[in-house]
Amino acid sequence: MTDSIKEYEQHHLDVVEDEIRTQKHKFELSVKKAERDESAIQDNFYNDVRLHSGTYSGLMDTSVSIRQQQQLLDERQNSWNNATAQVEKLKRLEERPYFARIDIHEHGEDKDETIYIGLASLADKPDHYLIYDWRAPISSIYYENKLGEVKYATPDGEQTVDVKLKRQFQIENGKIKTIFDTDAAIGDQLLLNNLSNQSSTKMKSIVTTIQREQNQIIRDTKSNLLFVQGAAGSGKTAAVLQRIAFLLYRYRGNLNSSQVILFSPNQLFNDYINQVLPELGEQNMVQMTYYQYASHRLPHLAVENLSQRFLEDNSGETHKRKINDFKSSLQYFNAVTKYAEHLNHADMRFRNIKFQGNILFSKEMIHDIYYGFNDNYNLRNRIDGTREALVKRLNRRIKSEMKTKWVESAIQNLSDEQLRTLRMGHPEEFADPDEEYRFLAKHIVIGAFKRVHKQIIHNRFLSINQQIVQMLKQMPKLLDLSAAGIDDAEWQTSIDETIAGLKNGQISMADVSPYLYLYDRMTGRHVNRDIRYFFIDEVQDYTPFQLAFLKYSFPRAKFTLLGDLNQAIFTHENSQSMRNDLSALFDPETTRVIELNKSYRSTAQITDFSKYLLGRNSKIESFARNGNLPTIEVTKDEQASLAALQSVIEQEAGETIAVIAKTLDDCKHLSQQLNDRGVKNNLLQTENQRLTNGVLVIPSYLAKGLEFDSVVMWDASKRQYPGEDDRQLVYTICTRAMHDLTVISNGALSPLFNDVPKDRYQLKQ
Ligand SMILES: Nc1ncnc2c1ncn2[C@@H]1O[C@H](COP(=O)(O)OP(=O)(O)OP(=O)(O)O)[C@@H](O)[C@H]1O
Repeated sequence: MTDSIKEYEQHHLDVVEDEIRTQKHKFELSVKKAERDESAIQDNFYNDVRLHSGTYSGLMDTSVSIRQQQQLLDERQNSWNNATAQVEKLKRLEERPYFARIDIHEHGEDKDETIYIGLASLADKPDHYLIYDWRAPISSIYYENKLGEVKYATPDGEQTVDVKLKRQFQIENGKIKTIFDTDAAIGDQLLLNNLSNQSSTKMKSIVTTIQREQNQIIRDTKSNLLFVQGAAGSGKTAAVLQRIAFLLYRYRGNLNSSQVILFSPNQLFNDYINQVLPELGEQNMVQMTYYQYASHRLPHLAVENLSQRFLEDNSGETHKRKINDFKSSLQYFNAVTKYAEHLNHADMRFRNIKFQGNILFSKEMIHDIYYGFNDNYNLRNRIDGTREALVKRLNRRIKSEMKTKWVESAIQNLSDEQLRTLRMGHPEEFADPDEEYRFLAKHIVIGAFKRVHKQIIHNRFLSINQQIVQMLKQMPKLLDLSAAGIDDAEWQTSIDETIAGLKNGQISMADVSPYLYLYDRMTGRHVNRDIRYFFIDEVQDYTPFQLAFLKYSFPRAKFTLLGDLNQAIFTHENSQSMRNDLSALFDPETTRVIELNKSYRSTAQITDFSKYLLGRNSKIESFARNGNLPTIEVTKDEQASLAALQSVIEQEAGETIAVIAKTLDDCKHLSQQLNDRGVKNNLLQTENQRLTNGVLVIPSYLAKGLEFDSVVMWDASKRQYPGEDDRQLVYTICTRAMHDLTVISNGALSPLFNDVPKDRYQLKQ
């Protein structure tokens, strides 16, 4: 880059920085003014109240003035909020006003136009932009990543411009460090620089180097379902977080962050990504895991957690896997729907409602009320009607209950204090002692009926546990179990297991979604119409049932699903069946599928090694960033494996090294062995812990979505990973590495590495 260009750009930067500082100063003054005004209003307000509250007309005046003051306060609050937001934005811009420049020529114009792109827009006069927000329509040109004719979408339709220059900047403390003029042929130096950095416990935004295909994901506004299939490390998560920032900008005023929800694989991952949106100047969306969603709704049941689910899936008990797969299918979802519809006519299970140990409303009576409504009632109307009828009956019971013995003795046992408090609810004198008695009795009965009232309101007269069991028993009539390879005895055993679990307050992952779905259908509740955008990361680990259930539960949301069907460590889904299921759930007309094949996370050597774990035909492309060849070290026993591991840890001191073992038990054992050898390490046992730098020992299913400078796959032996079922798991583990990958095997190596050509790794024996 010539010095004159650098000088020119530095001068331009200085001018922009000046403008930023001037505006920041102006808004800081506005913040102060709003604060001063607010405290003046507060002072006036108290004086007014004190001065005028002596007389009736004074009180009236005061109430009018309170309203006026409140209005003034609200206005101040708004201007304070606006000014503070502007100061925040300008502070961010001050650090790095922009990261790119493009020069374009629009048809029919005589001059080229120069556009600077940054994290937010900045204008020095109306319609004169010094910086364009990266999400503005015109900024899209930058991400198209080419010179010459480029099309971009605007609110008035597609525009074509001639791109003359694409320039990237690295700016630190108001000084331009580097300038890159890019065209497609040179490749992306800035991207290479960014990717060569060390890992961090927090993901960063990729706003300066978003790639063309990622830009399409980010800016899609048409699809009801956007399905992104992408190789490990292809930037699915990174792109989708940018997409959320884009949507919040594009629909500002109509969409806020609480209407956007992201379901992620585990809590550790939530923690890993929670800085990206704040870095982009937006608030975080709602984030949760499926497990949290289910557990939160079922506080009285222990839902199977990640570790238990992983162990069950890998237990080798094929009948369990068969049943779980069956319960996870779309046909099962449809069968539950059918069963729920059938409940509109018969078979709803009820529970007695009791009061003081006696039946107040019997299940037979509730049954008659429930099925006594018109045929055209749906499940929701029926339950609403039943609740209403029961509340009415409860109210009618108050009178007769007042005459009972227990009420009489309750009144006799009232303390003076209790009597005084109760009487305060009756400001006038009682006409006679009978009236007083009736008054007290009524209060006591209403108080005692409160619990019953609450039970009715919360549908406690339904019995979801019994209903689920009944549904399971009916299932052979609704679906052909033999088509799923399940015989009657196996099905019966699974029912017994579900019952035993429920009795112990436990429920498996395979049962929990049908449980919630049936309950929602029975009660017609829990559908959430507020959420407008629903994101699922690592969607390959969701079952078709879960997806159908989420779609039902969030009917107004547009869905963006991200996944890598090669990393399906829970569902072992194959790509075709997942796509078929999705097209059954979403209208193909409004579905868009985008594939990302280039992997950015890892060095070319690691990507070229890992892709062979998926067989020889995978489409995955590596990004040209060089590093060491991965190492495979086959040792004779555990002590030798530990020595090998220790030597990697010593060589790579200072980097974050994740030692990834298959199960939690393997990790516990390994961590202990390392401790015994005096090697400091952090064992991640649950998803609620925090990621740290240094040596981490982490079970495979918790490493999902994360990345580390260096990864050691612990014990990749044939014993641990004997066959096909583990292929996706092995691929997931190896693709967590950014710069270095070491595979250590205690004894013979897993056959899953057989397809990797010998020149793709270094073998140590
Ligand atoms: N356009 C980009 N510019 C800079 N870095 C990028 C870009 N795209 C991806 N990356 C980086 O590549 C790494 C992998 O990205 P990300 O975690 O989003 O991939 P993923 O597809 O979700 O991976 P996985 O499926 O393995 O979890 C991250 O460090 C991310 O910041």
